[in-house]
Amino acid sequence: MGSSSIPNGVEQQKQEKNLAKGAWYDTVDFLNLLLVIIIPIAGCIAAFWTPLYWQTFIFAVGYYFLTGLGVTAGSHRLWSHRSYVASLPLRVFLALVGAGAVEGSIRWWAKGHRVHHRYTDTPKDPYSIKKGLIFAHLGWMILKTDSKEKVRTDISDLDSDGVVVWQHKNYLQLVIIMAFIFPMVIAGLGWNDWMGGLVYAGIIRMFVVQQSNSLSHWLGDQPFDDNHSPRNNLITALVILGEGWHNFHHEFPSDYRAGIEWYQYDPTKWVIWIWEKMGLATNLTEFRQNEIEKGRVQQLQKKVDIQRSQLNWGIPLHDLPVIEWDDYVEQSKNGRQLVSIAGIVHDVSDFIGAHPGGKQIILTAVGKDATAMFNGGVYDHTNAAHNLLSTMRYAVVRGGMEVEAWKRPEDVRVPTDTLGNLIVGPHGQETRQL
Ligand code: HEM
Ligand SMILES: [Fe+2]
Ligand SMILES: [Fe+2]
Repeated sequence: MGSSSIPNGVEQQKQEKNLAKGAWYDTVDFLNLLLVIIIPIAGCIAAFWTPLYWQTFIFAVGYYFLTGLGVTAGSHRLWSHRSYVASLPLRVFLALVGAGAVEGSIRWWAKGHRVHHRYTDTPKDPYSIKKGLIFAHLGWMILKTDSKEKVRTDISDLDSDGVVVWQHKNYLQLVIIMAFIFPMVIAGLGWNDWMGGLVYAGIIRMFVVQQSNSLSHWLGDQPFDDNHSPRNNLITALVILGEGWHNFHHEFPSDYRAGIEWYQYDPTKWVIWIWEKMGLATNLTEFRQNEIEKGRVQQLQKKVDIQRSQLNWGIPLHDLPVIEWDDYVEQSKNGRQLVSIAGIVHDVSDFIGAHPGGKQIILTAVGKDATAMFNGGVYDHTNAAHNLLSTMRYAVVRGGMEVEAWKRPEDVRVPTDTLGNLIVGPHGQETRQL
């Protein structure tokens, strides 16, 4: 919701002064309060004694889509993000139905929205979710912004678009015509339902369109990036014509799509695509699939890394004491059940009785180099066995696996550390080479 005039310096000073005084009524934007709260409440009350005709219902739903598109395909994807180029007739159409949405002039909306993308989740974000869901949903429209938190953003391209400037200058008149008078006249002349046209296709339809912003930073998952609040969610997408695929959108804002999968509900994208086929829109921008998949894979990796870090992968090799081979043999003779595999000594005392291959078979390996036996010489252990083994680490043998001549089976499983790197022997060589 925006004031129809561009605030000049004097006005701004006045605003600052008022805010400094701190009177509650000075911080409230009364025009917006009227358009976002008071008129909708009045409309809901009026609905109690206004019969709803099916023609009016269908028209209201259709007009909801059109005015919603004014914001999603117009103020948002076209003017805020330049995700496609629209011909003059299309821009005029979007400016008109956009006024009917009553979410502020294109100029005002796009300016705030560019600030929102730039300062997402910070105090400068005009609808920051960090200030709470109610603020992000409604409060930001009704409360005047502290001018200290106002920020600069480049909107020179908007100021050189005649349609944007015209809509901004005549915004309040256009709102009254497009949001209220036009639907009333259509329903009135069409099927003689003047009151229903105003209440349902006008006010209540407007109210539904206005309930748009906040959930997209609050509800849903984050397949591309979780450093900030934007989220992907079907419910939000359903309410605001596909804008709910918001995690994608903040990563790739100049993409004309928000839902990139065929099954993701994004009517705004479908309509822009149809406009292109009709010759009304050109230069539809799409980010390369390679870049999109990179984000998706990195986010998956991040989740896997977190899960991974919660598991015990054994003492890292560089934290293990280094012992001589003879020392290892000696300790094994003196009762400790130690088994050397791939240059690493493992204490199997607590496990030996539970070994699925039997106790005796491990005893034959105690005090020896069991690398070959463990890796296929006797039995080619599973991945699970390798993992279990790493939790029994005891020491690293100096000189690693050069100490005993052994034959590596061709299919030896290459031990890796917690980061998936090849385990490096005491001399710094990869065990793979030994
Ligand atoms: C030193 C630490 C050892 C650990 C932590 C260990 C762990 C395991 C585990 C978890 C299994 C069952 C899963 C699988 O089949 O991979 C298993 C099976 C087996 N292990 Fe070991 N093992 C060790 C040493 C050895 C040694 C040194 C030998 C032979 C000299 C050996 C011979 C076998 C055999 C033959 C089986 C198969 C049992 C069956 O399926 O009937 N293991 N071991
Ligand atoms: Fe956002
Ligand atoms: Fe955006």
